Amino acid sequence: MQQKMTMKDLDLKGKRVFCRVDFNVPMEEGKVTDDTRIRAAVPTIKYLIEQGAKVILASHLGRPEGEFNEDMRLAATGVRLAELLHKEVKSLEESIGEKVEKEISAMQEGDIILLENVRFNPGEEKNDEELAKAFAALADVFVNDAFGAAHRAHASTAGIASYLPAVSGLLLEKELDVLGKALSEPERPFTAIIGGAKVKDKIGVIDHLLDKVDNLLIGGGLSYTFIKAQGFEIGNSLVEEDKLELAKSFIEKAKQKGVNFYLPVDATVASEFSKDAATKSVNIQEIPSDWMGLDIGPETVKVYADVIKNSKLIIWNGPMGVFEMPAFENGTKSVAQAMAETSGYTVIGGGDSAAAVEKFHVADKMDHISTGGGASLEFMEGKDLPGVSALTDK
Ligand SMILES: Nc1ncnc2c1ncn2[C@@H]1O[C@H](COP(=O)(O)OP(=O)(O)O)[C@@H](O)[C@H]1O
Ligand SMILES: O=C(OP(=O)(O)O)[C@H](O)COP(=O)(O)O
Repeated sequence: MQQKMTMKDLDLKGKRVFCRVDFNVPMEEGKVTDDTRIRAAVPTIKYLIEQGAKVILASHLGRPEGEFNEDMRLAATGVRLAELLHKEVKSLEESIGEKVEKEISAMQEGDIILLENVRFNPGEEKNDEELAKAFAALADVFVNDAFGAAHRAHASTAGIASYLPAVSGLLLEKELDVLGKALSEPERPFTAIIGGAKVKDKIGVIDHLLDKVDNLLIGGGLSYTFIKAQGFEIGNSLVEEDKLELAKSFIEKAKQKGVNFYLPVDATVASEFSKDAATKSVNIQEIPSDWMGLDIGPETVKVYADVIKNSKLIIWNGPMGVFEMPAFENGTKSVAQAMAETSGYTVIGGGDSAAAVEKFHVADKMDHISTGGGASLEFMEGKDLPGVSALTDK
């Protein structure tokens, strides 16, 4: 990929910097309940302050669909950021317009302003040119540090980059560095673990990874489409009938490429989709026709843990079972523990897997937890990320 300019390529002293961050964080009753993404942006913000920039932060929160929404205001993230920085963060009620311009013109070096949710503007998600220009008019430099939103071509992630010197922030750089190196020059054995609910969401990733990895471990709801494709009974387990042929073709591709393609050898099955359902562990070829597989079984856990421990690089995306319910958490928990214990380099591809390593208290044992779910998936599919390609070439 073309090298992009970074913050270090510019003199930022006294400059107004429009810094796009991803403060799309979970909130309850007006308070931030998980500040991971805010903490992840702190190094860039501190760097900007140290350089004497005037820091104008912009983010989206939720999907307000171009309209003001009281529940999706960003002020609570500003409060959390101020606590983390021990410094004032001024949250504004708008993201463009005269009031915003006035506040910015009064900024001193090192000051921080947090604009209101950029998605309250109808033009944001349409990557509207006028809105992109209006954002650009607020600043001298654009820094993109919003890896979690880098797969979106929106006015504040991509459009704005046409009108200002546009550079990557430290988080964006780190994410691209870790994920990029993993895919381009992996330490081997290189193992990918793919789980979650739907085959259709992971087609691109599985396809792309089959060109890269030594081992592919499949778990979660999507594994049953593969198991059915091999002719086995899967009862009421999740299945995508229209993906059976595709599943077969992946198994074939793995053979041709010499990739070890692992499917569960047993499952924890349940009489119904409920935390109180009757459960048992069965061989994968013996799922009763009126039961459903909701987790990988203990034998599969042993096999997968062994592969993980013998790998030099492991990328994980998607839970092994319905880990939200204690009866079906063992597969995901055990994989998380094996990831914590391996001496290999461990990368968590955002989303539910990141939530799982938090839940099972092993987040601090991972080498890299991506702040982007959708973004890291698209990156692992080999797709261009608009928030990155829009940045100024070196
Ligand atoms: N065997 C299964 N049957 C049904 N749902 C499952 C199964 N295994 C995992 N899931 C569910 O998959 C969901 C995550 O799927 P998905 O959104 O594809 O993953 P991710 O967010 O990691 O991309 C979780 O909520 C989990 O409960
Ligand atoms: O939370 C996000 O996506 P993710 O859950 O896939 O990581 C990003 O902030 C992007 O949000 P969006 O999917 O509403 O564009």
